[in-house]
Order: sequence, then C-alpha cells, then structure tokens
Amino acid sequence: MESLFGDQDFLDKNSGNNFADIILPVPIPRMFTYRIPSTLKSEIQIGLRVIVQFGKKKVLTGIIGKVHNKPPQAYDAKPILDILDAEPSVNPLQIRFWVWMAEYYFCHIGEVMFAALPSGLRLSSESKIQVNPNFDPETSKYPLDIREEKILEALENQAELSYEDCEKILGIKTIHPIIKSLVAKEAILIFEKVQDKYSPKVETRIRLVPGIAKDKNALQAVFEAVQGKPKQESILLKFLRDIPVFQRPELNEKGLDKATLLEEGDSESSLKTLIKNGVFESFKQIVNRIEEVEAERKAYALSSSQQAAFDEIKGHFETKQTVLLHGVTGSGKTEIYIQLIEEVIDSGSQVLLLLPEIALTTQIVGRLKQVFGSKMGVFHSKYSDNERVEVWNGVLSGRFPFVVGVRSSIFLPFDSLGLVIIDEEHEPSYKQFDPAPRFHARDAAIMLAYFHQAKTLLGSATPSFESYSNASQGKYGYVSLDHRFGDATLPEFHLANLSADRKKNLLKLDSTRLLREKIQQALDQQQQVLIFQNRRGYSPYVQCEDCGWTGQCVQCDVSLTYHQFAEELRCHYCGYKEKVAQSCPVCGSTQLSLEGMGTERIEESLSLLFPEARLGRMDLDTTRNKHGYQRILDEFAAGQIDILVGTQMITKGLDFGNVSVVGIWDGDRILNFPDFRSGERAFQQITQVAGRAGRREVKGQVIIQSRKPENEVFENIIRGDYLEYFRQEMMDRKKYYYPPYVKLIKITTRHTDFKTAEKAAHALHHQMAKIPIKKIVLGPEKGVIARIKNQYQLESLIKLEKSGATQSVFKENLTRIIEELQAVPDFRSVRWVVDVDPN
Ligand SMILES: Nc1ncnc2c1ncn2[C@@H]1O[C@H](COP(=O)(O)OP(=O)(O)OP(=O)(O)O)[C@@H](O)[C@H]1O
Ligand SMILES: [Zn+2]
Repeated sequence: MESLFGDQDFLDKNSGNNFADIILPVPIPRMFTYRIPSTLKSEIQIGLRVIVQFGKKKVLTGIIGKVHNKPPQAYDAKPILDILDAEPSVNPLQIRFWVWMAEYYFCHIGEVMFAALPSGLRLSSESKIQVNPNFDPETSKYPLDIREEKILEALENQAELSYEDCEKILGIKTIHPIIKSLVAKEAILIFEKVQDKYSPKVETRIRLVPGIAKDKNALQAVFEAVQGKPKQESILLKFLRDIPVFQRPELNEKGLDKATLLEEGDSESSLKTLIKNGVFESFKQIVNRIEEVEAERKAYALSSSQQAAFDEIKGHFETKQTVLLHGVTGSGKTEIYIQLIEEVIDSGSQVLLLLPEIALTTQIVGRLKQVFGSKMGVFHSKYSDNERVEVWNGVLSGRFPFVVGVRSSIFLPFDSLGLVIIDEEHEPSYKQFDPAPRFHARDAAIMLAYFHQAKTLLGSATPSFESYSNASQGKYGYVSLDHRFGDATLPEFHLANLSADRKKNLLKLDSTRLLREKIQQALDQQQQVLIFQNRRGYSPYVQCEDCGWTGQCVQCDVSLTYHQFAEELRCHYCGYKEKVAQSCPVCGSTQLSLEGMGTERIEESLSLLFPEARLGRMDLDTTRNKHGYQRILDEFAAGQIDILVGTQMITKGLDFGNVSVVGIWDGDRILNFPDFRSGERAFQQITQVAGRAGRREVKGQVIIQSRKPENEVFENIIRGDYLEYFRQEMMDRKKYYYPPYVKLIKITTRHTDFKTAEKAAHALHHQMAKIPIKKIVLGPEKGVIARIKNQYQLESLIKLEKSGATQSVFKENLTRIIEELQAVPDFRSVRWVVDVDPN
C-alpha cells in the first residue's frame, strides 16, 4: 500500500497559512475550506475543534484537518468563527488515517470521523451542551460572567441545550464565544445526543473525621457513645477492620467506598447517624469504570520452536513492515505475541492487538490480563460509550500503552505505535459491513502502522489468501509454526456420510451413526464435545406439506427461521417477527413441517439422543446480554456442560483441554456459500473449529457430516494441506479475475421500487463503462438477497487492476457519476452503496 498524498501537509503546524480544511459532520465527500482570520492564526492547529458557518444558517463544530495556502476554486472561503479548545482533540496521525480511509473506502470524511470519535467528542450538525459533571461552581478557579451564569442556570432546568436555545436565552446572535469560554472554564461539555452524554462514575466514600482519626482517646469516646447501639458499633468495627486508621492514616484519607462498608447488610440509617454525629464524613470521588487488575504472572518461557519463530519474526522486521505468522491451531501464537508486546512497551512505544470479536475471545483477553494487568486497555464492542471514552482517555494519558480491541480500536488516539498485531487475520468479521466506512480492519491497521512507522504481525492458522499471497511474493515476511505446543497433536478427521446412513436407515434426528458413537465415547470418558452448526434458531424453513408454501419475511426476500423457545418466526436480516400460524395462510392445511436444523433444534435432538448428557448452546440468541457468553464459557470450563452446540461463536480461539470430539453438523452448508471465497472460507472455518479438539493430552477427533463426502475440499482440509489448497484455488482466482489478482468494488443500488432500482442500476452501469481505464464491470444483478427491509438490491461488481493510479481514476469518476445520477429527478431517492474490497 502506498500513501496517496505527501506527508508534509499533515505534519506541519500553521506557518503563516491562510486557509484550513475542516472536517464537518455533514455528508459531503471531502473537507471544506475556510479562511483563517488573522486573530486566530497563532492558535490554529491540526486536530482542533472549531466553529464555522455552513450554508446560510447552520453553525457547525468541525475539526481542522489541514492548513495550507490554497484558496478554494469553486467558492469563496468563509472565515473560521472561533476555536473551541486549547488542545487538539485528535492528533495529526489520526487525521491522516481518516483521510486515507475516506479516500480508499470511498466514503465521506465526516462518516469516518463519526465512526472514529467516541460520542463524548463527536460532532454533529446539531451540537448540544450539557453541564460538565466535574464542574463545581464553588471551587472552580474561573469566575463566570453574567451571561455564562445564565446558561448554566438554564442547564439546571434542562439537561441539554442546543446552540440555538442558548442564543434565544441570551437574546444574541453569536453564541460561540460564550460556549467557547464555558468549555474553557470546564463548566460545560459539548455532545451530540442526550443518551450519548459522557458521565463519569462517581462513588460515595466514607472516612473518619480528622479529629477522631488522629486521636485514640477521641475514638475511644466514640465507642463509649455507641455502646448499646449495635448497628452503629458494627459499622464502626467494619470500617476499622478494613482501615487501620492509626497504623495507616493515608488509608483513612482515601476513605472506604460506601457500598463496601454497607455490603454485609449494615443499615444505611445508622451510617447516616454516625455522619450526623460527626464521627464519619462522606465525600464523592470519580472512579475508573475500567477495573484495575494487577498482573499475576510473568510471560511463559517460550519453547524452542516458539523461540525460533520469535527470532525469525524479529529478523524479518529488520527489513519488512509486515510479517505473517502461520501457526497451526494450538501452536502457541499468543505466547509469542506476549513476548513481542512486552519488548515494545518496555521500549516506550504503544501496541495494539486486534481481535475479531472480544466477547468471543474472552479467554485470550484473560490470558493477556494476567501478564499485562492494568497497563492493558480493552476495547469491547459491547462496551457502553462511557467505557469507550475511558479507554480513549487512557490511551491519551499513557495509562494504557497496550490495547486489545475489536476493529474500531484502530481509531484510538495512538501517537507512537510500535507494533500492531492482528490475530486471526483471516476472519471475515474484520470487515465492517454497515454503515460506512466499510473498512477492513486488517488492511486499515496495516496502513495505520505504516503511518506510525510501526511493525505489523498477522497471525492465523489459516491465513487469508490475500495475506498468504503477499507473503509468498516476499511483500510480507513469512514465519511458520507447524506443530502444536507441548505434546498435543493435531486432531484426526472422519467423514460421516449422511446419504449412506439415510439409505441404511441409520440416521437418527439427522445424526449419523459415526457421530453418535464418537460422542458416546467422549461422554463415557468424561470428555467434552463441541457441535458446530452455522445456523441459529430451531429450523430455517416452515413449509406447508400440501401446497409448498414457505414462511417469508414481509420486508426481505428470505425465509423466516422458526425459534421454538419464543414460538416465533424471525427474519435474521431485519429482525421482523411473527407468531407461528396454526395453518397454512394459502391453502389452510394444518400440515406444516419444519425443515432444516438450527442450533436450537440440534440441542433438542442431542438431548433426546443422549438423555444423560448436560447440554449447552452458544449462539446469538443465548449470548445477547453482556455476560451471557462468559457464563456459558465458565460452565463449560468448569465441566458443567458435556456437549456444547454453537454457531461460529465456538470456532474462535477457544482453548479447553478436555474437548476430545468436535462434530460439524452440516459440512455441505459450509461449502455452499454463494461466493468466490466459499472454498477458502470452508477451509478456514472447518480447520478452526476442528482446532478446538485435542489441545492437551487427549487426542482430538473431528467428525464432518456430509451428503457428498467425496468433495475435494474436505480432502485437503483433512490432509491439513493448506498450501496445496491455496495453489488450486489461486489458479481459479487468476483465471476468473478475482482477488488477490484484481481489486473488487461492489456497488449496490437500492430503492423501494424495483423498476426504479433497476433503471438506476443500469444507468450507473452505462456510465461506468465509459470510464477510460482497464476494468471489468459485471451486473447489475439481483443481490443474493434481492430485497432487504423493503429495499430492492441490485449489485454491480467492478474488477480493477491492482494499481493505485487506476483506482484513483476510477474513484474520481465514480464520485462524479453518482453526483450526476443523483441529480436526475427519478433517482433522487435511490441509494448507492459503494463497498471497496467487499467480503
Ligand atoms: N511457552 C508456553 N509455556 C506454557 N504454555 C504454553 C506456552 N505456549 C503455549 N502454551 C499453552 O498452549 C495452549 C495453546 O496456545 P495458544 O492458545 O497460544 O495457541 P494458538 O496458536 O493461539 O492457537 P489457536 O490458533 O488455535 O487459537 C495454551 O493453553 C497456552 O497457554
Ligand atoms: Zn426481513
């Protein structure tokens, strides 16, 4: 990858420049240029929040992206009205990264900004203000003037005010100087929506008043006074047990959290009495939401092959930015990461470790926490916004030199990354599907590392073909670990023939005899079993046996999945639900049958087949709340579940010693993915889930059920022959022009009316064909799902040669074409969604 623009624009501060490009929270493709008034010149800096006028009436808050001396050609630059903060909110490297992302993924820079900023810092077309919860008028260093006080008064009655509200309250036209001053005085915060407000977590703490804490006689007197009042006495004793005031006076200073003091059931009113009588005092303190955990162990010593891999990685880093670590499942990649991370943070640089989905990888996060303790920040997708702001601030303040996070953690305010690690780099979930920016976190992270001049390590047991081919061409360093850590060996594979079993009447509730036997053996030896099926719910189709009717979503062209627990039919695309009909809505027949197996139904079948086994299920439906996933994992780890049925959630990173059997319920379903990557994905998915078996002493066995076990993909997987499989597939990719040989761009045309969508898609196609570069334009064709949420989807696929220049020409033209089409009256409400490097 190459930088698309020069470095100097982004690195220099303002040196007599007259113009600034501002990133605004509005849907315009690029930054907008404003004039820097001479009064602000000395303060202008990249990353500062500023106030500008946009259009006739709107006043917006934006971020300075660039300063320069080129006046805009198409319009007269308006002046920047004011600067909001003394310090920039984002650093120049971040801005540079945003610009790259908007350009590469063909979206608005405002959209990137929106994805990147936690809402506490986010800007929108209607910024609002709230009281800063840390603000205390009594102790504030900065006196407020009358108008400022008026605004704060108004905020006492109303949680939030818009700029316009403020203007009305004061009866003036230009509110921004006052807002700015209030922000500078730390009296208010600017935010976007009420529910996004950042509020620090406040704890009430209790301590002995100084007169008592420093005087044994005074304390003695207190004890005498509470004699006969056992409730008060008990609180006093509890306090002194936790805080030995005379030996450790500093602990009394810090106080004891009120909740802890009262946790053994002591009464709140007795505590109040003690406070009223001048024994205790209470005070408030802002605390971290993110728990502090001390490191509990040192990194393990590496085995000799791990050490060799570690040395090779570092050797490659001498000459290459990126290295691919191809290590089979259970080879101990995580321990190698740990050593590298330690080295880099010891040298004073930052480290980012990306994981496909934190909730799905709590085990690895736990292992890292043991080693890095409170130096490590965790950036979850299930975190609340407040928690995100704390991680953001932790990176800024240096509290977290190391962050483990999901794809959006690439936007954190790093200023000196030394290393970025992307674990399970092949994972499709690294790609953001919706909304824009539709970025691939692996590719974006490589770019981010490049901007920081940092190294990137990609780790996987089943590398993506993109990365493997980059490695085989020498663009990336390549390091391989081909056996498991310790004495563990790779699992043994068996194919179980569904068709043959059916003919011989051996099939029971869709399970083959072989699978049942292997499960039984595992249960007999107190070993655990994982069953994988990539389909949640009970059954994916409800069908009328008389007329063939199937239950369809009213808004999407997909069949509804039956969920037995909820007794509902649900659409997995839009969330539509309906109660199950007792009879067919078309012919009235009551012969409705449930076709196909989802995880819910498999769990039920297994409980019938193995009544003595304890079953568990892990899928989106059982893990919706924040701790659902962890609970199931804990039960599994504690041996309270014998057979765990799950979707792709059970394929990632699980490291349990007692799993001896992995069953793949429907191997064919994995292969039948309507996509050029289906083979690659099948290889990855099956190898990964199989890799959960036999990770310690017990030998692992994997059973794949299939109607067509002779498929050669299975053969390659079973032989574990990644390279052979890669070679075969790459020949096809080359022949039919697919990545990594070409660059793909998918454009989806959406509209509620099919005819309009079709017309618009053809018009687009026609225009794109005229762009004067080498390319292949396919389509437009109905999407895999022709209609989602009442929007028809038509897809065009563009294949470009892999050169930066070609892509720029194409994207420039595409911007123009879409703008022109949007001006056509018929197409005004058509939406075009551009997806670069689609999954
Ligand atoms: N040097 C070491 N000393 C002690 N234990 C180790 C060492 N290296 C790895 N292990 C243990 O071996 C097991 C497998 O290692 P790890 O989970 O890191 O493998 P992995 O390559 O990440 O596997 P996967 O790709 O399947 O997730 C873990 O339980 C880990 O704690
Ligand atoms: Zn739907």
